[in-house]
Amino acid sequence: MLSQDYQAFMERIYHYEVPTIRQVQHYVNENDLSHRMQMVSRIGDPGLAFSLYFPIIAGINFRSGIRFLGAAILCEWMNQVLKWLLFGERPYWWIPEAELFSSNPRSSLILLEQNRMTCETGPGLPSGHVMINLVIWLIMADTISGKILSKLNETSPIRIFVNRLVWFGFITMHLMVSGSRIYNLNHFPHQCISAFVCGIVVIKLAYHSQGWMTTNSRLTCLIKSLLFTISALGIYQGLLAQGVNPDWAIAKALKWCKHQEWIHIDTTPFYAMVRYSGAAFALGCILPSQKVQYELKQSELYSLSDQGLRIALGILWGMVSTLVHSMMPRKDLNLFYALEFVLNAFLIVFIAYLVPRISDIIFKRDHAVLEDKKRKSAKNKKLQTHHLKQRTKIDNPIVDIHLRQRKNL
Ligand SMILES: O=P(O)(O)OC[C@H]1O[C@@H](O)[C@H](O)[C@@H](O)[C@@H]1O
Repeated sequence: MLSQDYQAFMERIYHYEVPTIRQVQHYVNENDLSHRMQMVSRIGDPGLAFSLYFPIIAGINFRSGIRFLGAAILCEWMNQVLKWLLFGERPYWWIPEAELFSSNPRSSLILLEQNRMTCETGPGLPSGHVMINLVIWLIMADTISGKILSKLNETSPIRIFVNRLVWFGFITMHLMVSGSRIYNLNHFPHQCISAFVCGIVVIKLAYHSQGWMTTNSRLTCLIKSLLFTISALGIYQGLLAQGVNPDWAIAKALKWCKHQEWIHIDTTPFYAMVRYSGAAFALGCILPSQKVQYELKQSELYSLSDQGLRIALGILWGMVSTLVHSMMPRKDLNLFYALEFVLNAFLIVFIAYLVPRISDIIFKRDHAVLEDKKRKSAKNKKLQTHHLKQRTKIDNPIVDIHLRQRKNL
């Protein structure tokens, strides 16, 4: 299915980038930074976007949280679909296989230093870690700076300092994740650069444009959320129909990974699909609800202790969810995927729907009462206007003018 030209072009790029990978490995090992680099990949795991970073962002600002969730789902979908379509190799299997080193096997041995984070089982283009971390840290920086800076004077030195610090954090994190993925032999540099571009596209489509959050029909919302899964499955089946095995990279991982226990089923693109499908389904179910729509409008108003509670509850459930994931039976793959779908869907329902309700109870806030008050005051206004109109009809032209002014307001 792959054209010869495309393959030859990619091979040239891989050859060209090998020395860069060698340099990165050399630099990290010289400076004894190996553990830190592996840690960065762990902190930037795409799964944490849902179980750790989503509760944090939603706790600080509910609206940003939902925008982030939409962006994370789109990001994961785009990454997984591109991986199936672009057939990117990973350095840890491509380098030992490449002709470049076949006449000189020692070169690959010198270069290849695998670690626990190396043995990813999906294709390499584009990098999922780089894409999702761009989304996570850009939205985190935007939410935190927006929250803190909105309270400070525009010329305040603290404002300038916080602003720079937050954006410096974002750039540093981005560079570290890319460096870590190259060091672990997960990616060639161009796979990290293209992931950066894809991440920006995701931010534009799902974070900057917010039209997708206003919805009136639950059915439309559910259908939209299921489109992610249906399109991904369609591509998977399409590839199979063309005689291409979308899981070709698993065989490479099994062949070239140094230790078989470093290979995990939850690194496959198929697993990523189950994870974001569960999240998308849950978002489709709860987005049109009265509570979520209310929270989307009210999110700026909550106190610090309320935000703290929301973050703590969300992270706690994220940890429970991660624990359940680690204990999930993996022998029957269909059962495993079905259970993971439910687990990930419930995680989102808990954070975006139940946590705000729990906080309402703890802080003795009844949003139904608030809504009711709003509705009653709107009704009262309508009644008053009606009475005034009646009186105007009888004898008072001044009230008529007043009424017209009120309408214009
Ligand atoms: O493309 P990358 O950077 O190797 O990351 C993608 C994968 O990283 C894994 O560790 C995740 O568990 C997968 O779900 C994800 O698809």
